[in-house]
Parts: sequence; C-alpha cells; structure tokens
Amino acid sequence: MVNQIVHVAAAVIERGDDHILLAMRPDDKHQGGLWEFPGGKLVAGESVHEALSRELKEELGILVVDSSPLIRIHHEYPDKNVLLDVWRVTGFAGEPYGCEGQEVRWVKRENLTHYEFPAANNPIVAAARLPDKYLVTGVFATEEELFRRLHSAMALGLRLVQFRAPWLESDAYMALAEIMAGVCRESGSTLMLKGDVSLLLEDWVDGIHLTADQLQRLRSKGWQYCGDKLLAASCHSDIELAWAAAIGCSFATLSPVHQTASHPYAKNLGKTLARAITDKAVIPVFWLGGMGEDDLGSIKVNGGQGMASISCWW
Ligand SMILES: Nc1nc2c([nH]c(=O)n2[C@H]2C[C@H](O)[C@@H](COP(=O)(O)OP(=O)(O)OP(=O)(O)O)O2)c(=O)[nH]1
Ligand SMILES: [Mg+2]
Repeated sequence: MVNQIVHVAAAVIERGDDHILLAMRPDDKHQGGLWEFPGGKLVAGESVHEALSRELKEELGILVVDSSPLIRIHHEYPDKNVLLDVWRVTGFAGEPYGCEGQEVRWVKRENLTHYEFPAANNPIVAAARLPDKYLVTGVFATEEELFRRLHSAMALGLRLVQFRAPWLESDAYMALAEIMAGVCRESGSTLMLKGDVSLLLEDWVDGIHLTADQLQRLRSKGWQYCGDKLLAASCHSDIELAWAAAIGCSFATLSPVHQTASHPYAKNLGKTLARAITDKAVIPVFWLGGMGEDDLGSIKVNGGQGMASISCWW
C-alpha cells in the first residue's frame, strides 16, 4: 500500500471543431506508452490552475486563456496513489506541439474511447464526452408543444436531453422517443430514455437513464454494461453512485441538492454534502434540484460535471 498521494493537474484541451488534444506518455515514465491528457504534478505551494498553466507551457508551448474544473479522480495504482485534478481548457494561445518530443494528436471527441489510457482515465474520458448541462424534459400538453420546446432547447445549445414523461403509457412514450431521438441526432445531441437496459440494443437508442430502483436491481444481479452508448442513473447518495459506477454507468445525477417543485417532500442534500458525495464518486455527476444557471460555476468548483434541470430550460 502506497500512502502518499501525488496531486496531478491534467487538461482536456478542446478545439472549436469538437477535437480534444491527447499526448503519448514516454515509455520510461509511470504509465508510459499510453495516451494521456497533458499535465503533470503540482509543485509545493502551487494551485491546480497554476500547475496546469505551467505544465501546458512546458509540455505543449501553449498559454491557458479559458478553463474550468471538469472532474477530480482519486486512483490507487499498485505503485502510486494519484489525485487527478482535471480541467477543461476551452481557450488557449499558441499552437500546441510536443515540446518534450512526445507525440500529440487532436482526436474527435466521439473517438476518445478508441484510445488506450491509464486505468485512472475512464471517468475523465466519460466527462470529456459530456457537456455541462443536462436537460430533463418537463410537462407538455401536445406533441406539437413537446417538439417546439425541444427545438428551443437545442437552439439554446443543449446537447444532452433526458425524455421524462411518467404520465405517458409505454407505447406512446416510445413512439415519441423514436422521433425525438432523430431530432436530437440531427443537431448533434444525445437523447437519454427512461426504460429497460435492453433498449440499448436498439440502433436508434443512444442512451438510457435508470431510476434508483432499476439501479439497485441491476446491481444486486451483478449486471454490468460494457458498451459505448451512454448509461446513466438517478442517485441520491454515495452508495448509489458507487453502484452506478459498478454497473458501468457513464454518468449519474445527484439529487435533490436543493428543494424542488417536482419533488417537494424529498429531503435535500445541501451543497456541503453534495460536494462530499461527488468527491467520492468515480463517474461524472450532474447536480439536480433547485438550482439555476447561475449555480453552474459553483457546481463545477465543487466537483460536479454540471447541472441537470427541468425548469431552467423547458
Ligand atoms: N498528465 C497526466 N497524468 C496522468 C493521466 N492519467 C494518469 O493516471 N496520470 C498519472 C501518471 C503519473 O503518475 C501522474 C502524472 O505525472 P507526470 O509524469 O505527467 O508528471 P510531470 O509532467 O510533472 O512529469 P515528471 O515531473 O514526472 O517528469 O499521473 C493523464 O491523463 N494525464
Ligand atoms: Mg506530464
């Protein structure tokens, strides 16, 4: 058992055309010969952001201009314990190149899963594939209203949508879901459906969002998902988040962080507990419940992937 934790700042560097920069770790280094998100160890007295800026200057010759926290991952390798503090870098000056002779490559976001990374990186790859806003659909009276609201949300730039309509019969839900999936794909968005995991076998289904009950049942059966589609779960505690990771979820929601109109009697977690729970999770976590877009920055600083909401964007 290795006790000392090595704190590392790493960057998911994004280019406007949906490409992300990877670098090859030199063969003679820890986890050598694998692809990495560029970065390195914090030196004494440095903040994560300072370390990130210094490392990207040293390794790639670029200056960080715009960045925000993405995910923090604790991982125990047999020979080393690391805390990977990963930031999304959305603005930089200069043209990155391998200053230390390392190979660097711009990779399409959707192809990230084709690359071989150190074992700690699975949640980072999942976080890099996801946006910071997750729309959950709210009430609609007619089909026309549903699609009008969906198109408005896409126009606002929302790229991850959960179709929630618990009042619909299964057939009616699935019929609408299939049309919505087409609309979402056309605009480069992903539609998450409520339903059985067997739906993941359907070509037109891009993702499934499980209830906490479904999650518990699948976990107790020892079921596990290994595919490339998005699987998510509604979680309310650290235990549920651990189950979600164990069955192969790519992300989860954590709720209710604050009181919500949709679940007025559920006990809210509050920000301090939500932060502690998120810190233990090994998958990206969207905070849900009683928050507005103004809270997005604070959610990320507290370790969340971003915010899930009905009321903000519906
Ligand atoms: N930069 C980076 N490090 C990662 C990733 N995944 C992962 O497990 N690590 C581990 C490998 C190393 O143990 C540690 C980072 O150390 P490093 O070798 O990059 O540190 P450094 O740039 O400061 O280089 P040096 O001082 O060792 O020469 O974190 C990743 O995606 N990016
Ligand atoms: Mg490095």
